[in-house]
Amino acid sequence: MAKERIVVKIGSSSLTNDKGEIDQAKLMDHVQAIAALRMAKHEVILVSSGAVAAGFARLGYSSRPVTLKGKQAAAAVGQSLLIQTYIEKFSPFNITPAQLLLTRSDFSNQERYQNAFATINELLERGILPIINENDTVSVEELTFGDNDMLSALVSGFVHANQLIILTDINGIYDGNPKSNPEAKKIHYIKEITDEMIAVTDATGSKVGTGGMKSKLLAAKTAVSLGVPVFIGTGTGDDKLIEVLDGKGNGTYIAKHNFGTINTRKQWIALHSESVGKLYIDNGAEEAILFNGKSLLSAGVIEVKGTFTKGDVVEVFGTKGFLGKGQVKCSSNDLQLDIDSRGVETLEIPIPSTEVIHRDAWVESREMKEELT
Ligand SMILES: Nc1ncnc2c1ncn2[C@@H]1O[C@H](COP(=O)(O)OP(=O)(O)O)[C@@H](O)[C@H]1O
Ligand SMILES: N[C@@H](CCC(=O)OP(=O)(O)O)C(=O)O
Repeated sequence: MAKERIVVKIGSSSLTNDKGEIDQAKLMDHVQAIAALRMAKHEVILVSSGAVAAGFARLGYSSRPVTLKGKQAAAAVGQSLLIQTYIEKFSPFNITPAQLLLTRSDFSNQERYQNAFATINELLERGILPIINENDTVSVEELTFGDNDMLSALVSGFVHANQLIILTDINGIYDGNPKSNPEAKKIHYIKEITDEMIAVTDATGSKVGTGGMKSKLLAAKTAVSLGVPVFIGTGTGDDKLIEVLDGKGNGTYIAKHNFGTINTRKQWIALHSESVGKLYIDNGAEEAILFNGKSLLSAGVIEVKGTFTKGDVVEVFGTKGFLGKGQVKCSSNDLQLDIDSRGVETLEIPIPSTEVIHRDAWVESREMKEELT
């Protein structure tokens, strides 16, 4: 099999027990399976949950804390215990782990985003195993990734992974929560995750997990839209991850979209950047950027809202509404001057139409394009 880049996400319930401790046997099983993937020459990035679940007992709690400070303190204790255990258990396989703790703001800042990308690539090139978790101790609740399922989806898009494997305590997605509905049936393959599917899926997880199957489906939707196929399930033994790649995994396979891969800059614009302004454009410009593969020129901009400078991201609206997002090459002031100069006959040399958003910095809304087609 050719060398592939695999992101493996392991949930809290698959690493810890209900008492707030690391389950050494469960963790060892994953370590052996990851080592087998590496032996088969695959590149692996591990997104590991479990910091809160591994730390609360040592912190003196009898169950998973519910307060923010309790969870953050438990994560501070548990994260170091987790990494210490990974270092010990990977050592006989000559695998060196590297810890990366990320926050949502590391992704929304373009420079930090690019730095994280470069660091992960450097680690992979040097044969290190990146182990990623959210930096729970400093994350503000409103500004988190939501959960590690979403973090693993964003990471898998970001590193252009060939496969995202989400390991959990259940062997796939069922058409109901099997813990409350014994009649629920397993779904082996999903061609497309629909909104209805997400709406009926339960957000109840295990005692230590976050988000249940709903957060996994939402994450899978993001990953497949970025061109990464997803597996959600379980397994035991050294070969469980190799079996997933061979199509024999114990879980649910979700097909990727066939829109091709989206480069890192466009992923940043689409998923992580904050829009600081709005541009309203005319019919001709709409046609040019949606259907003729052109960049957006100032001549097509009718109205500017908000204050922005070169490099900021803005939302673009056309005749029927939201068309997409792009990174601008000029400030809102310059663009407004350009609009105001139109039709002013006293200007001897008219201001030439300038490029406002280059094609390479433009991400269109697929829904709107389909509607207008
Ligand atoms: N439709 C469903 N199919 C499978 N599991 C489901 C479903 N709905 C809810 N669940 C629950 O989701 C749990 C896994 O979620 P969670 O505990 O958050 O996992 P993790 O800690 O691995 O991220 C399962 O134990 C199961 O009880
Ligand atoms: N960052 C948190 C995990 C959050 C999370 O999404 O947990 P899980 O649902 O078990 O993957 C921690 O390490 O405790």
